[in-house]
Amino acid sequence: MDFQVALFSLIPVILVCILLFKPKHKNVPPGPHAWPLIGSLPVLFTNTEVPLHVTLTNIAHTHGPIMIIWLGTKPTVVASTAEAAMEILKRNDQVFSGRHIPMSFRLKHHIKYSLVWSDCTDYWKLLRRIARTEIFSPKMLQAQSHVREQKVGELVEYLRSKEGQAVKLTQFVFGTLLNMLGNVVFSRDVFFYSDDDRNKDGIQNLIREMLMVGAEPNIAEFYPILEDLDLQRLKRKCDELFLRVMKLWKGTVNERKEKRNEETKDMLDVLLANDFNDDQINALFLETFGPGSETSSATIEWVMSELIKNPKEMAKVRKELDEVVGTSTMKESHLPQLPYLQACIKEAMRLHPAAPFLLPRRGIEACEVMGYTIPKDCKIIVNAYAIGRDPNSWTDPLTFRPERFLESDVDYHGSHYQFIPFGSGKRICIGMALATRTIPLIVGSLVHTYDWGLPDGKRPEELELKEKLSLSLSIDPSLCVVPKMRA
Ligand code: HEM
Repeated sequence: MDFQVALFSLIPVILVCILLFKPKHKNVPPGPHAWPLIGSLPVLFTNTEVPLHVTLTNIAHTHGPIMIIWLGTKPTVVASTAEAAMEILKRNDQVFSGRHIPMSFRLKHHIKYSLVWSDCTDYWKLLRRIARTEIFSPKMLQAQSHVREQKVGELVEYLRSKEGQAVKLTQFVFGTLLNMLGNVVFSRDVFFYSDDDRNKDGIQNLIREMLMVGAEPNIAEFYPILEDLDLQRLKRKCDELFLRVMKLWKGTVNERKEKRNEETKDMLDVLLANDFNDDQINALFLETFGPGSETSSATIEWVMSELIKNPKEMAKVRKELDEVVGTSTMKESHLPQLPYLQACIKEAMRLHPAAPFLLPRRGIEACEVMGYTIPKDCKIIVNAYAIGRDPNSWTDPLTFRPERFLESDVDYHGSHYQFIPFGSGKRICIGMALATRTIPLIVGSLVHTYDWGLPDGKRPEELELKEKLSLSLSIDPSLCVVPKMRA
């Protein structure tokens, strides 16, 4: 049953309840009119042409930096300025350290061992510590850099066979990222560069499908009483996909249990050394492949699109690469010498954050924010998209101007609240150090090796950058480009 049919079938119930229900919280932030039981759903979903992140940004212009929106019977608080983000992520980080778990992802065997969706329990602290000190430690990242460089080399090489043809870049970039993650996780590739159907039942398709199912609006989000009915079968679909994806690495995990590596080489070694069981290992693998691939792939697509649309900036990146990398192959060790490339990536993340609402938090108790009461268990969204385009924080906010990041020390590490693509505070992205190595390595290698044209002789200024919000913020339709080896 799709979302509209599910909503339609509930109309009689909604009408009966409409006269009986009124939101009962006092001194909550302002927000759009909330009808009994349906809340502000009509305001958000009447115009399906406008994506949700844009609608919320527009509504905030009327209701202010912190507003409450009733989605059916559930309140959601939205923070839309740098100051409001700081209130949530810094001053009240502890109170808002809970996560709102999307209904479709509430899978019993996954949630119990989840890092992404759990509250800040002792188990979550253990996972964060292992991730910080072992899996994504500077030493481990450094030791694996040659593998990532090799994976980018394979992408660049494969694109040679596509010279002069129109390619959907993200398909291959997503595969490259999965191979990088596959090597972080269990020292194995999981994607094949080929035009046949070898990837059909592979991780790429299963993860993408799972993320798409998770991103579909679920009626039970608005009426939690319906959770167990799973009217749209979204939870069941996610569960099936999870079981299928786990089978893909079961053999590798079993083999490694039988014959351990002498030295710690990857995440699987670390987890086995810490006596993790199969359910714990499965949950963490999924949470590396899922958030790690989609967000980085969307970001690379945005950077490439902005550079193709802005040839002057593309020329500057290329000049910098020519001076630093010259005729050799780009390496991660070149990154500190490539400030303009890094500034372009930040600028694309400012305008098009892959996670425009970060990952929704949850208030674990009631709290005062900017003079208003935020009820306990309220879902909290920080609108990083609105914040990145706020004229009070940015001059000429809608223009792609990477120089702004060379002229200031604003960075994405979570202490400059006008720019928080990786979030901030206790729950800041755990994969940031990996993402900030892989993204510039891939973009730099693509720009250094190829000229990028558009199909059918389209000119750069004709490239339309239309946004689509599913689980991440992506381009619709996805970027189609024609690579040509640089002379
Ligand atoms: C451009 C790339 C990426 C972006 C934009 C991104 C963004 C985010 C954001 C906004 C959050 C929530 C932060 C908060 O609540 O304050 C997050 C959390 C997380 N990210 Fe990323 N991420 C990226 C790459 C990665 C990678 C490469 C990995 C792993 C390999 C990863 C794993 C995670 C995990 C496990 C969490 C949950 C942390 C927790 O809840 O304690 N991410 N990410």
